[in-house]
Amino acid sequence: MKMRNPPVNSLSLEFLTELLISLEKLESDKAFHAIILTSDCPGIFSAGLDLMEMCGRDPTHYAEYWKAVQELWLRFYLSHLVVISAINGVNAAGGCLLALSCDYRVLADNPKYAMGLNETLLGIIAPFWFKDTLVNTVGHRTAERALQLGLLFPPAEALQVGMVDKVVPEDQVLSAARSELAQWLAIPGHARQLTKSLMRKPTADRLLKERDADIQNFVRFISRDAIQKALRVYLEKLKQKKT
Ligand SMILES: CCCCCCCCCC/C=C\CC(=O)SCCNC(=O)CCNC(=O)[C@H](O)C(C)(C)COP(=O)(O)OP(=O)(O)OC[C@H]1O[C@@H](n2cnc3c(N)ncnc32)[C@H](O)[C@@H]1OP(=O)(O)O
Repeated sequence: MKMRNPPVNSLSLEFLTELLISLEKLESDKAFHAIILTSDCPGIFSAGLDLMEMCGRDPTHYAEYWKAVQELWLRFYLSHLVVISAINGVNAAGGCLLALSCDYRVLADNPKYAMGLNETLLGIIAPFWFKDTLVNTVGHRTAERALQLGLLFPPAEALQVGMVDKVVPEDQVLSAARSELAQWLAIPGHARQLTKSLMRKPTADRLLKERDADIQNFVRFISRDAIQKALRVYLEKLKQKKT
C-alpha cells in the first residue's frame, strides 16, 4: 500500500477514508495475507494528521474527522493481516501512529527521516491511545520522555529505543520489508492472528469503550481559542520556512 497524498501525505479526512477503504478491501479478500505500508511521496512517509482539518472548522467537522482517525487506527492496529511499514521518509505524529500500529517497522537510513509523536511541539496532546501504542512499543520511560519533549528520533536513535525494528540503506527499505514478511507468513495464520489479538485487544478495547467520550474530548480541546491559535502559529511557521 503506497500512500500518495502530495505534498506531504497529511492524513486529511478524504485520505483517511481512502486508506480505510483500501485496508477493508484487502482484509476481505482471502487471497491477501499481508500489507507493506510505504509512501509514494519522496522523502516523506507522512506529516501526520492534516492540520487544515483541525483548524478553523466547526465542531461537527472535528467530530467527523476524529471518528475517522479512531477508525483507521483501530483497523490497522487490530488487522488480521501482517502489516509491515517500510518507512521511506520523515514521519510525524499521526503518521508515526500508523507505523507504530504495524507489526514490524523498517526505516530508511537517512538522518532527515526522523519519526515520533511530536504533538507537544504544536501545543497539543497525544491522546491516550496514541500514548498507549507508543508505550507498548518502546516502554513507559522512553515513551514518557519522548511524548513530553515531542521527540522526533533520527534512524539510529529510533532503532536504539525500539521505535523501529530495523534500519537499512534507503534503496533497501522495501526489499528488507519483503524479507521480514517471509518470517511472519511462515507462522500458522490462526495462531499468529490470535496472538496478535491477545497482545493488542486490551489497548484497543480501552478506546472502544470510550469512543464517544474521546470524540467529545477532542472536539472540546481542539475548539479552544488557545489551541486554534497554537495550530495557526505552527502552520504559519511551516509556510514561512520557504521564504
Ligand atoms: C484532553 C485531551 C484530549 C485529547 C486532545 C487531542 C489533541 C489532538 C491530537 C492530535 C494528534 C496528532 C496530531 C498530528 O498528527 S498534527 C501533525 C503533526 N505534524 C507535524 O508536525 C509535521 C509538520 N510538517 C513538517 O514538519 C514538514 O511539512 C515536513 C513533513 C517535514 C515536510 O517538509 P517540506 O519542507 O518537504 O514541506 P513543507 O514546505 O513543510 O510542507 C509542504 C506543504 O504541506 C503543508 N503541511 C505540512 N505538514 C502538514 C500537516 N500536518 N497538515 C497540513 N498541511 C501540512 C505545509 O504547510 C506546506 O503547505 P504550503 O505548500 O505552504 O501551502
